[in-house]
Amino acid sequence: MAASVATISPINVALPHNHQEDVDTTTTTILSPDLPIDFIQDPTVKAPFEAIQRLFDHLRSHPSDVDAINSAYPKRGILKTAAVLNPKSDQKFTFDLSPHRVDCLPGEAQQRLSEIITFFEAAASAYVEDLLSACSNLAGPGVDMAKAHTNRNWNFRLCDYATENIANPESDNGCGAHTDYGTFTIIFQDGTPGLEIEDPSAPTGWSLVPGDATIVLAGWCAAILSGGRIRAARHRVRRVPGVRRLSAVLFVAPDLDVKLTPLPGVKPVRPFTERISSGEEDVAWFKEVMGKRWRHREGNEDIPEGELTGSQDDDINKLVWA
Ligand SMILES: O=C(O)CCC(=O)C(=O)O
Ligand SMILES: [Fe+2]
Repeated sequence: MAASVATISPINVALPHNHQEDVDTTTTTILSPDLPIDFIQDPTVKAPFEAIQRLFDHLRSHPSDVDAINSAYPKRGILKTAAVLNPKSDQKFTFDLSPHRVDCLPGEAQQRLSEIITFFEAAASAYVEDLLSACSNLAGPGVDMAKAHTNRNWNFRLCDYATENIANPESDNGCGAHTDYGTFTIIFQDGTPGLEIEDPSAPTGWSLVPGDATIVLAGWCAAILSGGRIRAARHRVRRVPGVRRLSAVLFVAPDLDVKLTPLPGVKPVRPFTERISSGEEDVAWFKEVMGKRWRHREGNEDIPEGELTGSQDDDINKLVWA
């Protein structure tokens, strides 16, 4: 089968709300206010949603298998189920893997997950290099994003916006508004809409992505490494009570020891705080700062009242932009 080519338009919002009926749902978009990019989508890379649904259903009824999988990564676990008890957190379950965590899993679990792991590896092989080179072009002449991405600092996430076994089944909060920490995120959806991208020109401020589109969103590290030339995309997922939605998400981030400052050759278009422009912090530090807030929103970590000053994005905006 021939790969379909989607031209990416140089817009801040992936899918304008008033043009949704015209949108080719095979289009994959990276958000940037600057240069357009062409992105070749590989039609053979399809998220195995039947296997993903079977996995979540199996884990729901086999707590001992959950324990076995979570004990392979005891630091934070792999299946996150805060939504069972917490009505205020995101009402979803997530299953978080990475190349490292896959290696830690017992053989039986690796076997059970093989179709899913194969899919993520195929998606990474098909897309990561090309998207990094698109990001390099967006960041300016002579800039090499690939040099900052040599260690497969990737995360493989499955989301189940389930209808059962959650504390607040009537909630529309699937995933609160946030911006991903890394360079870019590729989101594969099971056909069910719910993902929205911030769009100041839309009446609600949010633009709904068609449920069968595969989409690429830039994260904070892309914004910083590109000197603000790539705009990170704030997004959220709204649940429809009674409707289940599944997604598979590939997060690509720079190597943990990369300095969190514009890459060599980048001419920033926006001033950064001293902390960022001096290059004193690295990606590992940022992942820790972001991760704490992220886990709080998802209900997996408490933050003492006094430490909560604003939303996840407000805090990071203050940290990054002068
Ligand atoms: O489920 C989705 O479509 C998006 C999930 C997401 O944004 C995230 O986990 O960071
Ligand atoms: Fe996200």
